[in-house]
Amino acid sequence: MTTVTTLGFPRIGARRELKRALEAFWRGETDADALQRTARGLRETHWTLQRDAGATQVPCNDFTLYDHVLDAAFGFDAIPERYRALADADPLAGYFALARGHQKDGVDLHALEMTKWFDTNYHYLVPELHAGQQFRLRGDKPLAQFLEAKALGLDARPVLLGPVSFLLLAKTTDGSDRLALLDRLLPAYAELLQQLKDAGATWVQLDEPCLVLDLDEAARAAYRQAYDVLSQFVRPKLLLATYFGALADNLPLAAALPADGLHVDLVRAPEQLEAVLGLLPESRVLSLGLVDGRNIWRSDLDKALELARRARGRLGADRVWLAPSCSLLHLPVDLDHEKALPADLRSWLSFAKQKLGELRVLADALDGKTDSDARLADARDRIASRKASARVHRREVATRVAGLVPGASGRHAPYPAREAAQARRLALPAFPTTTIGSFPQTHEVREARARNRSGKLSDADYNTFLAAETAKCVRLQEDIGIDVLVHGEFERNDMVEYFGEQLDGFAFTKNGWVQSYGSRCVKPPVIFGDVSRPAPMTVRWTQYAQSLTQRPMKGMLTGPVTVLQWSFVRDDQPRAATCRQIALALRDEVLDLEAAGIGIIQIDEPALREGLPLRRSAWKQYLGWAVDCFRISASNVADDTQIHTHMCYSEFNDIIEAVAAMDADVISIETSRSRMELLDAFAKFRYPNGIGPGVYDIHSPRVPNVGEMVALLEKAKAVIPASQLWVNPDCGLKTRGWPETRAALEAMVVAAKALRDDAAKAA
Ligand SMILES: Nc1nc2c(c(=O)[nH]1)N[C@@H](CNc1ccc(C(=O)N[C@@H](CCC(=O)N[C@@H](CCC(=O)N[C@@H](CCC(=O)O)C(=O)O)C(=O)O)C(=O)O)cc1)CN2
Ligand code: MET
Ligand SMILES: [Zn+2]
Repeated sequence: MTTVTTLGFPRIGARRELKRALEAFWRGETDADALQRTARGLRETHWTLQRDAGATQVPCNDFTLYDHVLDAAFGFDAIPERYRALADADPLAGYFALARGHQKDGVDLHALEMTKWFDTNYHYLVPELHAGQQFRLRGDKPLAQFLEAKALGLDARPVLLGPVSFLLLAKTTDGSDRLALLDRLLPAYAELLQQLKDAGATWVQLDEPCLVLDLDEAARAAYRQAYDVLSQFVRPKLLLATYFGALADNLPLAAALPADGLHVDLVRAPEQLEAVLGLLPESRVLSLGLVDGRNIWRSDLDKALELARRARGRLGADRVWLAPSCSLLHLPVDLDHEKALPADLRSWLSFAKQKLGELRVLADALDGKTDSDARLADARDRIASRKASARVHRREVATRVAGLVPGASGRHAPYPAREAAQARRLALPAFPTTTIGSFPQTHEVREARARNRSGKLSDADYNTFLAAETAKCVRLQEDIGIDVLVHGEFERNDMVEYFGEQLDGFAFTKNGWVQSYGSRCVKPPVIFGDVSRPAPMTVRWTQYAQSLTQRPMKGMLTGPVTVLQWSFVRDDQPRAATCRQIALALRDEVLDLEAAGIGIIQIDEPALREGLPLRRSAWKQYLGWAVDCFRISASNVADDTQIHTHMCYSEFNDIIEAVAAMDADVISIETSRSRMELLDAFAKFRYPNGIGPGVYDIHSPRVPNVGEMVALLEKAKAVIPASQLWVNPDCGLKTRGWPETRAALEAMVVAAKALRDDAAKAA
């Protein structure tokens, strides 16, 4: 019987049970027992669900209360000194302090840094290591979760982040070499593997996604050393899991590592199968990643079956496993909860549970089960119906995109001329202050929206409520003395979903939640067809907000690359083609805002960097179309209309040329946590346009003081000419509460004024 398995399952729960349990615990409404009970219940539900949907082997320890990379750091005791007392006294409190920071009883701990997990919208916590770091096992989470599954009658496969990926994803605070810590780390892994073996584990999965990246010789040597060492101990069988791309030049390395099985991603890289089959040593299991763990479309099972048959023909039935391409973490749990989707569209989709159903069909076909032909035919019909659907293909959209001339999308005048025109129109002070767009999305705001959706609050009353919130927000900004105002984004559920809801070609789920970080989730829209904009999307609220103030009101849009990146994207045409359609829709919106008298328009592109291909060789092509799409959206405006963009989560060194080519008049970036280090790329490049380096971190309720913001601005001034500098927070304020928001912005305005006064004195 063919083995069907997954590399991991979503943890948040089909109804976001984990989110609710975590947030209730953090608010102090429930105790640790209640939280652990919910967590245990979810694990059992997810194991049962996977087994019932057709898995013959399930993973364990893929569950986490916050983040799997944090679990690895915590479990190997890689806990920075500042958290240690708390973690020793109260492990759960210590764990959450690493994740979210901790302010209580005079203790003030910053959280670990958070960053994007490869090219996904999931964020992991970056382990902080240092030379001489000690590792040892702390707690027993992997073992306990294995035993929990065992008690339910399951021979589950514990999932661990592999030692080399763990180190490569970590950072050292002293600039020392992460990989130099491998010698110290391996004994802890060996001990854990031994424990799992003693407890009866047959297999352990070691995730080494870094094997699909460009690796230098040091990283390769670390891989050889790590697996040579681990293979010498008593241990369960090891499944080395790679995903998110082709092994490519790392294939000889990966295939030669002494493990008992190798998982490869055949969705992103089906072409690697031949080479893998050629290099895989005798007796090793090959786990085929055949259905897409990153997207919600049903698979072409005929193609997948062809790959599986080829592998089986070469290796034999026992050595071939079927699996999704990667962990199912990036998918919603269950399509069965979506009753409102159009029937045809629904028949094209597959969430985590349905992905297992697809693998089941493949396994049954391989095993010669009698009804598998009918199920394959059903899958074929769904694909054919999607291909032929009038819902998907719209001639007028295709024609409009075809009319675009690549690269021809530039502003009318170069930046210096625009800068002069904008200065005349806007008459802003030096170091102008602004915010990134959203203001607190309080429970009250979300509840009003939920009540409006369910019909309990009329559209008229909901709009009245939103108008009042917007007006309050505008007044607050005026009171504080901010120069360029925003309307606050109260009408938006999410910066991507809100736009998708107003565009043709997008569909929405009711429960399609995917974890973004910790308890925070997003509900990515589904781009199923050609995209167009039937009507203006943001003009009404922006114009209303502008009518409340004499100060400039910044229009706020989500950029084409970010809409693309944070949606489930159609897989029947290149991403670039879909992105161009979105870009054209946004261009219409930009021009409508301009026509409505809005003089400053921000087009957010926080996901531009995240969309960068994992391999350097593919960067140029991606950046070419991504930048072009931004320019398509932004470039048709008059010289005195000021275009802003915003990017958080970016390491700019690699992409500074592309950022400059976007040619936004002003860019705001996240810099406070790196203490302005992220500005270096702009300084080195002599980036000519306006820059707003974030002066405080919005991820924590901590209120920054004036002095620290002045110090950051002084640092910025040392590398960027003062005339280019803007003053703003790192990102939007939607996750914050009102009291800290007001206090922080007041201090920020005082800091900007201090810099202006200084400049005046010097002159
Ligand atoms: N798509 C996307 N990706 C992104 C970001 C982003 O903003 N959007 N930002 C970065 C990640 N940061 C994030 C920051 C916050 C949240 C976030 O707050 N998510 C909310 C959900 C946002 C949302 O869609 N809200 C809806 C639905 C809210 C909801 O849950 N309503 C309740 C009822 C209301 C209540 O009682 O509060 C319910 O349905 O039960 C709305 O406001 O309408 C959450 O997890 O709670 C997510 C990501 C990077 N990736
Ligand atoms: C993740 S970037 C967020 C930008 C958006 N305008 C906001 O302020 O929330
Ligand atoms: Zn941001």
